[in-house]
Amino acid sequence: MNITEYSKDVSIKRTVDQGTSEQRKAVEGIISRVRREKDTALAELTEQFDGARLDTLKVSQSEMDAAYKNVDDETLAILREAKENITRFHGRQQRQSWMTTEEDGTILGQKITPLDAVGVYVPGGRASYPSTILMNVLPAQVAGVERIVMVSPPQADGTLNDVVLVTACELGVKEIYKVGGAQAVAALAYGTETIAPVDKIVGPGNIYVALAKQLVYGTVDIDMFAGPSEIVVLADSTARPDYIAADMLSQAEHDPMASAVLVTPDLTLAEQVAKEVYEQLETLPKKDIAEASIRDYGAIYVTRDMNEALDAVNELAPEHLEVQTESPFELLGAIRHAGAIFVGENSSEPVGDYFAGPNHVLPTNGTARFSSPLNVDDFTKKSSILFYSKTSAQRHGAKIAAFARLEGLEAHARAVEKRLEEKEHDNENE
Ligand SMILES: NC(=O)c1ccc[n+]([C@@H]2O[C@H](COP(=O)([O-])OP(=O)(O)OC[C@H]3O[C@@H](n4cnc5c(N)ncnc54)[C@H](O)[C@@H]3O)[C@@H](O)[C@H]2O)c1
Ligand SMILES: N[C@H](CO)Cc1c[nH]c[nH+]1
Ligand SMILES: [Zn+2]
Repeated sequence: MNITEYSKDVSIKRTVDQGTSEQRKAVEGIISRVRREKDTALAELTEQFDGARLDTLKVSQSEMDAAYKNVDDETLAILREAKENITRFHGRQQRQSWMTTEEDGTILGQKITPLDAVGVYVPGGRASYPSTILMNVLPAQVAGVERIVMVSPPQADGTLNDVVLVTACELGVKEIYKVGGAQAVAALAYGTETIAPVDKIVGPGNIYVALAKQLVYGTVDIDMFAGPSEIVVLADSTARPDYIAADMLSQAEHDPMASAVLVTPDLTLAEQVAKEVYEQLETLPKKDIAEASIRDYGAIYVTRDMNEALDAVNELAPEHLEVQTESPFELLGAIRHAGAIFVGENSSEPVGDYFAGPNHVLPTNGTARFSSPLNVDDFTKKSSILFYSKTSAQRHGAKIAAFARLEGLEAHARAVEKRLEEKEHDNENE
């Protein structure tokens, strides 16, 4: 990991993985096969990619009951406390429908409606992610989504991970299917004999899942095209190098293409953090992944001062930003682009991954410049409400008709003027 003097043209190494042409072709093939052969295709593809032969796609109540026997009380208590925190946080994001009435009787408003059905993809290939279930299902529930469908690839013995099942059960998810990859995304978008289609698909996954989500977008909505994890730590001389190194490694262990970056005006701190990172790396179970990430995508940028460090942070627009400085809250106003901002030395990134409450599904690849963490709004849609009273139609009709004629739309103009004719008609009758 190089220590580099920061300059504007040095930036985070972006890792937008759009897949190879072979991967895209494979995903297109899987999607059209699922559209044609439905459940038969799901069974065959699950055997091919996950090595599992399934009797039924849907997880049964007895499988859920069995999973509870393998999960200890301490795990259950942690899951429940995390669930409470995440629900409370997302509860604050809820918006209300509203209407205003003006003095001429015009009523305008906005009606908020939860989506009818949402599919949540829970990755299941190399690891299991119960936290992903909490972060995707709970905001959907807070929004009021009635039908939440979970899909996840089965293990070779045809089961799902016990903690994954128990987490889903704790949230009251009833419809869980043992299918993953592009085939699961296709089933959620187009439906099969067993799986009814949904309106939106959320949740992370590997390149096959991400490409499939891109391809079905339009038939259904999707959350985002999430890239590998990123962390940027903004620190000054008061920060602890061991804390910073530990937090950088917490994201490096996700993926060889994850990126961990330190930005600091303090060269001594930069040197101490580099040393700590390599020391702490030695004892990590996922050392190979973290080492590759630090080697290929890690960086330490030394800036002239804190102002330039803040410019660097905004340029990087990271998924996760930690601020470990003497007065971190004083810097908040100057930070414009970051998915989640972890303030102060005790707010390590995993606090947000699992427990504190905010969502861990965050914009990556610099998209924090224009997008937000997954939130309750992502599971609702808005309808505008318009009511014109007779008075308002008569007061504004001529202006609207004139506007329509500016655009050459005569039928628009006449539709509004019909209401003015009624005015004359009313007058004649008087
Ligand atoms: N951003 C987040 O919040 C977050 C959280 C958890 C996981 N993740 C990411 O999700 C990803 C999970 O990936 P994973 O692979 O472990 O699980 P996954 O469930 O995404 O993918 C497994 C599926 O990929 C499909 N597949 C595998 N090889 C294939 C091939 N050659 N052709 C077609 N399909 C194929 C199979 O259908 C298999 O079931 C990781 O990149 C992880 O970092 C991100
Ligand atoms: N840090 C990941 C998002 O970038 C989310 C996650 C899930 N589990 C642990 N971490
Ligand atoms: Zn993480």
